[in-house]
This record gives sequence, structure tokens and C-alpha cells, in this order.
Amino acid sequence: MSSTLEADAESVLRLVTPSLDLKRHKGQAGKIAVIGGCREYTGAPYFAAISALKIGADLSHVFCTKDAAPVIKSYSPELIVHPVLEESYTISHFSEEESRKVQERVVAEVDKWMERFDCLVIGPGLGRDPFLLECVSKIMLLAKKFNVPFVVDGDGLFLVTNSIGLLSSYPLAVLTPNVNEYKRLVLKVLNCEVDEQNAEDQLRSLANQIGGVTILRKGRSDLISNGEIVKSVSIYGSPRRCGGQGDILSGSVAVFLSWAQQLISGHESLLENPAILGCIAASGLLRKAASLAFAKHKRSTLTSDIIECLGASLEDICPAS
Ligand SMILES: NC(=O)C1=CN([C@@H]2O[C@H](COP(=O)(O)OP(=O)(O)OC[C@H]3O[C@@H](n4cnc5c(N)ncnc54)[C@H](OP(=O)(O)O)[C@@H]3O)[C@@H](O)[C@H]2O)[C@@H](O)CC1
Ligand SMILES: Nc1ncnc2c1ncn2[C@@H]1O[C@H](COP(=O)(O)OP(=O)(O)OP(=O)(O)O)[C@@H](O)[C@H]1O
Ligand SMILES: [Mg+2]
Repeated sequence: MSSTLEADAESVLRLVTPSLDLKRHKGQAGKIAVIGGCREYTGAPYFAAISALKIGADLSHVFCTKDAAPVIKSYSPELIVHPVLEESYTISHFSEEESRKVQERVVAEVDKWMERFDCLVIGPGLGRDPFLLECVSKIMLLAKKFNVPFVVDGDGLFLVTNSIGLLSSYPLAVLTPNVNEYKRLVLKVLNCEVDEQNAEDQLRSLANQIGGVTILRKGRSDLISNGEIVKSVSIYGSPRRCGGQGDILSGSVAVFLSWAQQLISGHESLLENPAILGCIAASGLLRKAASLAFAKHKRSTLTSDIIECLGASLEDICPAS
């Protein structure tokens, strides 16, 4: 791997992480919302939302289905949980007009909050119910209207892979595909197989073709591109592949992207791309936390152990005082 490709993730973490200051008010360190959580999956949205708080965001919301909400609330009183998403079974006996009204109500529930969010995470544990995904596509359009950045992961990637126009010309979108999700994206957009020999060029053209979104391709090395530059993060990491690590990453990208945006808006001379900085910082931190958790727990390392190591890992790189 060329040395110019590998990002200095620790320096990026030091650059974007804001210092703690008694003058700052609640909300300034980030307000994040996760759109995800259904009957099958309650862990994934919880992991994404709690990771955002553990890194240093002030408020973390979850918009999920009614079945998932009490479960997610029971994991943590720290999260603000909105039971607003609906799956097809709730509208199975409704007329077209009634179903449209339900969809409008779902979107209106998110609309009330949208302008307050610094970043959304769309997809962890969302499921693939067609009615629910249709509502989420409307939520994406709403986020675009308000220029709210969003990270698309898990089933959110299933949605956008099948409706790629949802992302068109939106540089504030970040996609975080795993191996399978990346394969599906490449096939759909570039109409070919994944080419490991030309991984960087292929990632660059994929991001370009989608319209300048940023893509973080997860794997042994995380590869990041916005269609122009390509960066990799290979430091630390762990041999444990327990489910949920991608969810930590998506919540982390949302926080670091928000912080990078804040930093850049205060320094016109900084020509860095906030989405690229956010991805590098999140990847570096997750990989450090995973290695720390593995050093402690070895084969029994779980995603919740990695979340417990986020704070110490960030503290090691940028001490709070
Ligand atoms: N606790 C929770 O609530 C969690 C919920 N989650 C949520 O689940 C939803 C679906 O997401 P996903 O990640 O399970 O779907 P996807 O990527 O299609 O993988 C499916 C299968 O593909 C395989 N496979 C995987 N890697 C591979 C590889 N390198 N090379 C080859 N094959 C590979 C492997 O199956 P195998 O073939 O080994 O049986 C894997 O099981 C989504 O909403 C997500 O957010 C998760 O976040 C986890 C924690
Ligand atoms: N083969 C690997 N070797 C080392 N680290 C890896 C490897 N694969 C993934 N990772 C690390 O784990 C993180 C999560 O990637 P992973 O592929 O597990 O996501 P995911 O499948 O979406 O996870 P989730 O179970 O949360 O859905 C990556 O950002 C990367 O840092
Ligand atoms: Mg995933």
C-alpha cells in the first residue's frame, strides 16, 4: 500500500475533536439521529446511537418502528427514541389514500426535528419492508432539502442501491458498505464485479459515478473516497468479526463529520473535505477501540466491549484536559 494512500488517522482525530469548554451549551457537540430499528433488529440502531454519545455527541435520537422502540429504550435511558416508523403489516387493510396518509404522518414526525440534527445515520437495523423503505426514501429527500448530512449503512444501502437517484448530487452523503453491500453497489452502478487489483480506482469511479458522495469501503483496510481523493486507514483493528462493529462505525462517522463541518465553517482557509475527515477519524477510532477491547477480552470480545473502549481510545489520542 502506498504511503500517500494511508491517512494519518490520529492527526485527523486530534484536528477534528473539539476541546471541552465550560462556555459551550448542550447540543453544540452534536445532535445525531439514527433512522433504524424494526421487529428483527434492535441492537444495530442502539450500537450506532450509543456510540455517538460515547464519543462525545450531546444528543442521540433513534427513529424506529413501534415494536422496536420499547426494546431500544430499555437498553439505555440516554437515547431519545421515537416510535414512528411503520411496516407494511400495519397498513395491510388500508386503502391507497389511507396508506398515503400514514406515510405523510411518518415523514411529518421526522420533519419536526430535521433542522435540529447535525447528521443522520440511515439504515442500521432498518429491515427491508417495502412500505418502511418508501417512507425512509422520503426522509432522505427531506434531509437533502435541509442540507443535513447523512451516513447510509446496512439496509439503507439496500434502499439506495435500488434507487441510486436518491443520492444524486449530494456531497453530504456518506456510504459505509461492508463486503456484500459494496459488491451490490459496484454491480448496480458500475455494472461489473469488484476488482481487487484496482480497488482504489474502482472506489473512486464508484463515488464519482454516484455524484460525488463519500464512500467508506469497510474491510481489512478501510478505503475512503469522494470521487477525487482516496485514503486508507489500516492502523490497529482486531481479528474478532462480531456483528455490530459497522454500526459503531456509522454512528462515529456521523459525529466526526459534524465536528469536521463545524471546524471547517470556522476556518475558511481549511480546504479539507469534512466527510473524508469524518470517515478517517471514525475508522481510526473504531479500529483502536476494537484492538483495545480485543487485548482485554480476546475471543469473547463483543460489540458492547468495543463501545466501552471508545472513550479510553479517544482520550489516549486527544486528552480531555
Ligand atoms: N445486533 C444487531 O441488531 C445487528 C444487526 N445488523 C443489521 O442486520 C441487517 C443486515 O446486515 P448484515 O450485515 O447482516 O447483512 P449483509 O452484509 O448482507 O451480511 C449478511 C451475511 O453475509 C455474509 N457475509 C458477511 N461478510 C461476508 C464476507 N466478508 N464474505 C462473504 N460473506 C459474508 C454472512 O453470512 P454467511 O454467508 O456467512 O452465512 C452475513 O451474515 C442490517 O440492518 C444491519 O444493520 C448488523 O448490523 C449486525 C448487528
Ligand atoms: N477483515 C478485517 N480485518 C480487520 N478489520 C476489519 C475487517 N473487516 C472489517 N474490519 C473492521 O471492522 C469494521 C466494520 O466492518 P464490517 O465489515 O464488520 O461491517 P458490517 O458488516 O457492516 O458490520 P455490522 O455487523 O455492524 O453490520 C470496519 O470498519 C473495519 O475497521
Ligand atoms: Mg453493517
